[in-house]
Amino acid sequence: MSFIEIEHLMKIYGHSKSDKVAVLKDVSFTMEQREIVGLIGASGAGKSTIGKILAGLEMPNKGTIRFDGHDLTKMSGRERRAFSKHIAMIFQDPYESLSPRMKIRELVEEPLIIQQIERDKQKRLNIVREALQVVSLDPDKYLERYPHELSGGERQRVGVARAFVCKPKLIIADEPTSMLDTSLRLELIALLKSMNEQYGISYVFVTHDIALTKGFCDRIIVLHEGEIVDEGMTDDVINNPTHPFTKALIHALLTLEGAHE
Ligand SMILES: Nc1ncnc2c1ncn2[C@@H]1O[C@H](COP(=O)(O)OP(=O)(O)OP(=O)(O)O)[C@@H](O)[C@H]1O
Repeated sequence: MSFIEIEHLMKIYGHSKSDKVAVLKDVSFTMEQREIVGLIGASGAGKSTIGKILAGLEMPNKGTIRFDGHDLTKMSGRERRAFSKHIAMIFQDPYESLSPRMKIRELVEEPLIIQQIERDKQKRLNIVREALQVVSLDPDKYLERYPHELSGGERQRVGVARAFVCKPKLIIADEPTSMLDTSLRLELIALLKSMNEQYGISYVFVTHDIALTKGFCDRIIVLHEGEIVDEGMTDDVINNPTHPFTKALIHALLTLEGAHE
């Protein structure tokens, strides 16, 4: 049994017959513990939808997701919410994903309160401090600040601390680096990698940035119009793409990256 087993996932958006679209058609893949899997594909291929379903933000129309032996699709809403402490999400935009009215202390504490992980206030604060230390933000300096008093890179680290604070087994990182410049991107990837090595956290890494998958993702899954068209070890997929769609996608993404340099 694999750590995560996704079988025949289907997601349809829209209500009436005319606007119904199957954005995931029949997606199946597995992941092992500690594994980092990159999801690549053109815009609209369904990458974020897979992430949202795994994080419990969307429900699939069909299919099963077994996570550490538990079938997420058979859980009641209450069970699923309680289980969500094991799966966290890091969002694309460090400016939009943090409430401007909350201090960093409150932002990192919030998931602990929602998940009822620690009732004792002082112990909760200690967990918050530890999470900030893990993301290399000095708690004494940052706890009482507001998001607007932080740089983009620091805000994204707060987003990572929020994801980490409940000690999840899996983090869905949906284009977490796309708003950062190159050196900050590399720093963020190094941070995520160190959390993987130290705490065994697995990642589903949704990205358009092929260069970042090298040295970070163990494996890559290529999505096209809601279906997996290719998958393999990162270097094999990137250096020797065999599937015609993967070839075209990698060529297009590398050209795009080149244009942004
Ligand atoms: N809530 C929604 N209601 C209706 N359609 C949606 C909704 N969310 C996503 N879609 C559609 O589903 C398709 C897949 O979207 P998704 O965000 O998963 O793609 P993606 O591969 O992550 O794209 P991108 O790289 O642009 O972020 C798109 O065509 C999108 O317009």
